[in-house]
Amino acid sequence: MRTAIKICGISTPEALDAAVAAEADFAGLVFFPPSPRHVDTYAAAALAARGGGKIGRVGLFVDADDGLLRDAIGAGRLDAVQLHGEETPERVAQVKERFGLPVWKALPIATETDVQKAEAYRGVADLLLFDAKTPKDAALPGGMGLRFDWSLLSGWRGKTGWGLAGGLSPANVAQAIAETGAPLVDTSSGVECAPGVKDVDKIAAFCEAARQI
Ligand SMILES: O=C(O)c1ccccc1NCC(=O)[C@H](O)[C@H](O)COP(=O)(O)O
Repeated sequence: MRTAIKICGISTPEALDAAVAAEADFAGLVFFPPSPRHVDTYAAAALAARGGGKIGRVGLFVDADDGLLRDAIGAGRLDAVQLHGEETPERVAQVKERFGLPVWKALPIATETDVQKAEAYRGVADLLLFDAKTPKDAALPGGMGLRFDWSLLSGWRGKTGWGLAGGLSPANVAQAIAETGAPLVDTSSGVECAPGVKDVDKIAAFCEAARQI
């Protein structure tokens, strides 16, 4: 089974071109100003025009209101919305209904209890993205290069509609897929040379490694 790949935090034409050339399935556009990968609607529109139908575009939001969602979805011509804040299952359903796009829900994982919380979103979110939980005082709720114990996801092997994120890199993504059977893998800082600065060679290496399996 081919593992889908999302390269998150794409903010430049060069990074987008590298993700397309490496045959990544999704480019993540971060609409969250505190992030070093933040894009505004103008940048998103330019990236959408460049990427066209060559790569899926996932807009990433943290507890966003409908106005931001509307503007970003339109400008970025988004194919999916990733909610990476404290959005409830009801908010996920509301976003799906109001905007008519697939909604991915990121779930912060550190313990088995965190994994069990995914049940509330099953059948509501189109994809559950299991990501490393960041410390309460962390600058960002994601994109911090932190990983979690992948064995916590042992009950998800063989299931669909989920993805693995958190600290994935060209060096460990093949092992992550082998250990978890993740249908999708997602990376941001693991393919950067500095916070928010994508490394085109690391993007290529990540996608090659993820396709080894
Ligand atoms: O990437 C960000 O800057 C970001 C900011 C705020 C919330 C989420 C963010 N990223 C979400 C992602 O989907 C990342 O790819 C995921 O957290 C994994 O990041 P990393 O551990 O750096 O690979």
